[in-house]
Amino acid sequence: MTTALFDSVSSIDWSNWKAKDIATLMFIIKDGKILLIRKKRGLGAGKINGPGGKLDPGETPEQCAVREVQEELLVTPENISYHGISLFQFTDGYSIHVYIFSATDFKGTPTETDEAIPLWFELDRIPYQEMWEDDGIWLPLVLKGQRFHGKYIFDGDSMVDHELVNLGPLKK
Ligand SMILES: Nc1nc2c([nH]c(=O)n2[C@H]2C[C@H](O)[C@@H](COP(=O)(O)OP(=O)(O)OP(=O)(O)O)O2)c(=O)[nH]1
Repeated sequence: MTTALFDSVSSIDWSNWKAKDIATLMFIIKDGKILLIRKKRGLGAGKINGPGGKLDPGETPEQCAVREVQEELLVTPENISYHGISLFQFTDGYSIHVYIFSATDFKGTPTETDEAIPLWFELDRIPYQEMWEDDGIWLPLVLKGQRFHGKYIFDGDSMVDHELVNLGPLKK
């Protein structure tokens, strides 16, 4: 029996890599502030993150991203942009492929739910120390309106390796 070793981005054959889960993240950025959540359950519970979650069958990534914000914060994001993907391989074998979006507007009032507490942050006060370790690498690109493609190896909560490609400004 062979055991897969996930110790670096370059040790993985990404062309044949398929994630166990597909998920989304949505960052609403308005009036110089970003809407984040304190996540109450699921992967990354306790951390601060953007709203998001796993794709339901038949959904596009953008539909999923909108639905997850509606479910977690009772608001609907508007004027949405697609930034790219982050591929996460965990050393225990779990993997997740995440599509990342931002929005410049929303309808409704951010409201606490069973899944999340809404939190607004000034753009220069994002609490990276309470977020996933990789977020400090790519969230600045979301704020700058850039597209990107990232690959990350995680051992539990610790990032072991990463590779991030900046693909330039958003396509309008
Ligand atoms: N910012 C950030 N988000 C991440 C990282 N890794 C990772 O899976 N996520 C996000 C992607 C998803 O939005 C979320 C994981 O999905 P989830 O467990 O919330 O899924 P869900 O809401 O559908 O929950 P459930 O059905 O399992 O209860 O975490 C990361 O390194 N950084």
